Amino acid sequence: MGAKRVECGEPVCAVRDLVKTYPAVRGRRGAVGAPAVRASDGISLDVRQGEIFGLLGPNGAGKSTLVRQLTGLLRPDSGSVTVLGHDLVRYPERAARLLGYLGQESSALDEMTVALAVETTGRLRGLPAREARAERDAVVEELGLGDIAGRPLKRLSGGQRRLACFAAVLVGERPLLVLDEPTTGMDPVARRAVWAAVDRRRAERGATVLLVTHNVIEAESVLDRVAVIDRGKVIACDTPGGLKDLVGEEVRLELVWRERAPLDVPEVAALGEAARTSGRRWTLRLDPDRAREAVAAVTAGPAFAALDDFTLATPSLEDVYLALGGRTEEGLVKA
Ligand SMILES: Nc1ncnc2c1ncn2[C@@H]1O[C@H](COP(=O)(O)OP(=O)(O)OP(=O)(O)O)[C@@H](O)[C@H]1O
Repeated sequence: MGAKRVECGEPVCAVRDLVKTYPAVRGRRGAVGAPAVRASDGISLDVRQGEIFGLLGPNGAGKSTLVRQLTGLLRPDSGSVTVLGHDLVRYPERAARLLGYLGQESSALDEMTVALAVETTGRLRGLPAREARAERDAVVEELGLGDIAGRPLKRLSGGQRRLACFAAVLVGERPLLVLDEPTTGMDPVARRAVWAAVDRRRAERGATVLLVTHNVIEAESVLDRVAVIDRGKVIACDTPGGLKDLVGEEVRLELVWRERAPLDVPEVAALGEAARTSGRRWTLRLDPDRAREAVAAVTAGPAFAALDDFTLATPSLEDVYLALGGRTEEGLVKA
């Protein structure tokens, strides 16, 4: 089964009208049941050849459910998934030859050493023994895993284990890499190694990468395009720059009060109505003139005496995400 060669800019992965509902669970013996969840609610998107495409969204938005359908592990109720010309709803078994997938769940390779896990994955992907060993050595070196290569995965820290699983995903050169929160639990050195390896696969081998992430700051620096997912739907899809244009020229003003905000100061009370609050911290999105007025108001008189710190920042992907109705830990954020 040869993977069809795809021209630059053509979709490597095309998703149309994908719907997946997890059935309701009935409560037993007085226990509370769970209602049905429509985790993919009509999702359509295209991932193009050679791009690093991100899926961004809050917990429970439906990102993992989507990628598990893209990787042939979960059958959609309806809709289509095509990877490099192959219909993965009809032929889910083909996914293993087309893509490398790093899921969230712990690996089946846990009993093996890092080196053996990488080599075995290469063999399972059809590499001859000598090539599997050569790729093993190259990827262990590339990701800086040499010191722990002889240790079983189950004896490693969470971040080390994740890096070892990532190493296994890279062997056998799949044209599409699907990575579900690849850097969870990793230290900065390991994170950098992951992003460098992803970038190299794209630049030198034309690989395409689909990446699930919560980490907006990290995402901003590596992604070519982003789909923001919320409650099973794509609520926006664009380049990070294009998404930032959605919030126009607005700037973000963060105010941190010493104890509590002086709501008896009318300017402060007015700002409070537009602010997202988290303890002593207020976050506001304002046009530049309003932001200047607000800074002037809080850095004078009684308001200033109550102020601990403030920062002004240009919009980030996080602001876009919040402006689109993304949720934070404190609940739903008003657009
Ligand atoms: N096996 C399952 N059975 C029933 N409901 C499920 C199952 N897996 C996920 N869900 C529900 O489907 C919705 C989407 O979950 P999913 O794991 O796809 O979200 P996510 O965006 O990947 O979240 P996170 O960022 O926390 O990993 C959630 O409401 C979740 O509770």
